[in-house]
Amino acid sequence: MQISRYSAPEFDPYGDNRQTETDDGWRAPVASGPLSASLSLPGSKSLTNRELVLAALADGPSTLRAPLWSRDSELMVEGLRALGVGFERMPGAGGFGDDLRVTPADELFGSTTIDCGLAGTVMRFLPAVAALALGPTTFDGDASAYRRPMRGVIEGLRGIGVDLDDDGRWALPFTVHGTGRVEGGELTIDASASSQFVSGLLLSAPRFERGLDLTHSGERLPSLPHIEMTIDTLARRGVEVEQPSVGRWRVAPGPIAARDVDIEPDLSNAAPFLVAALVAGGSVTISGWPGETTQVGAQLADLLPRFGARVERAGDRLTVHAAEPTASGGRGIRGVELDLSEAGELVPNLVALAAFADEPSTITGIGHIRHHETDRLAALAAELNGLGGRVAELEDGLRIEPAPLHGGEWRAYEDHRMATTGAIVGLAVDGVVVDDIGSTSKTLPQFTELWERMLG
Ligand SMILES: O=C(O)C1=C[C@@H](OP(=O)(O)O)[C@@H](O)[C@H](O)C1
Ligand SMILES: C=C(OP(=O)(O)O)C(=O)O
Repeated sequence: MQISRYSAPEFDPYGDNRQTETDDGWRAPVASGPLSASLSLPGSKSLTNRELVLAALADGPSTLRAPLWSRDSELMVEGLRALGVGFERMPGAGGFGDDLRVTPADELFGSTTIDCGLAGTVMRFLPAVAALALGPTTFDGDASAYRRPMRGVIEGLRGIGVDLDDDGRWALPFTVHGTGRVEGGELTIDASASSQFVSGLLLSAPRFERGLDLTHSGERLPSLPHIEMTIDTLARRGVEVEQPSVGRWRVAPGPIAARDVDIEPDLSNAAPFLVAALVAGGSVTISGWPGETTQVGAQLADLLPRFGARVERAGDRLTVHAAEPTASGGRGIRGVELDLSEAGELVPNLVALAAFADEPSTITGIGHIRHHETDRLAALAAELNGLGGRVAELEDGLRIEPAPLHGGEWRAYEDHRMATTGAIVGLAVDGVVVDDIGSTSKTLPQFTELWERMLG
């Protein structure tokens, strides 16, 4: 089988963001009036990285059309390529870069090191693939990735017969000693820290000798829509995943079908733009919004009206209009009581919105986002309070009270969603300087360019 070496000479991990960032940070532009913007967005991180893994394990070549090109998807491609998978860029019809042809390896080979960066999907999805490879694969990543929970992956793989060396750390870096085969079978893990523990095992499970009968044992299971997405992407490739009860999944051993697939735009990355309509006034339209999707970002269409927005659908266009202004000319953003356990990745941007509400908000069910790219509860409270906000950390959430904000430094903590949250605050508060807007390259290298286009 011809394996074409993946190369990305034109890939710039900082995208357009680098052009606008100076050593002093990125001064977030203030909106000079109501918005009237229409934008399309690059591909979904969660769909791209699932389809990359499934295409790599499939029974023939697959093409991903309009995939995401960003640091997280680049790391996934590089990790799979290190195991022997072939990648070829093909001219794409979409506006955000090439399509990608993926050719599975005849045999996967370890004896390599995979850089996970700060990508949860890479560090949680690829160890099971490496277990199917012959030879040792070491997983490493950014220094801050060492803090991200990995126990469900490490304990899970050991539980189905994989030899894994983590020096007792339950964290990166660690080495998977792949033998080219995984026994599979019955397994119980605690996935309360991350749904990605479940998704990572399910994605490779059809290639295990006995498939997988996986039970989640913990108190809560965050980000359920992401597990549904995993099941859906498997089903579209001919793999059936049974759910005999809540928190249990059964995957039969068998082939994963090769398939060409269109990647939907990233609806979670639509959040900062849609939220902007409420903060700056006016409206923002995102085109290419799928009619049906497993992406959790689709919940924005129901969540934003809770804050007072009016949401309109016309074909594949979703428009968010600002709330009705108050009699005194305020933004009219309402306070909310929300459990966002399903939609943790939307929290930072929605907290910025809550900071501009006329009433207090409480967002709960999100203790697990302390283990995302950074401790997002602590980071959101620290950055908003640093600008005069009144945000209190709860054990599993945040309480946000109205307070006038002033300009100042906004730290991103290497977290793309903290960076976009700073940009939202800066729309309405002069002098907000995001220290590391380049962190948006994790999933949206074009962020600053799109943000400026939105502002007109
Ligand atoms: O599987 C996925 O693609 C994701 C699952 C979620 O992770 P957690 O369950 O760790 O929150 C989500 O927050 C993350 O952005 C992407
Ligand atoms: C939590 C996130 O990322 P990751 O896939 O690295 O977990 C996120 O994108 O909000």
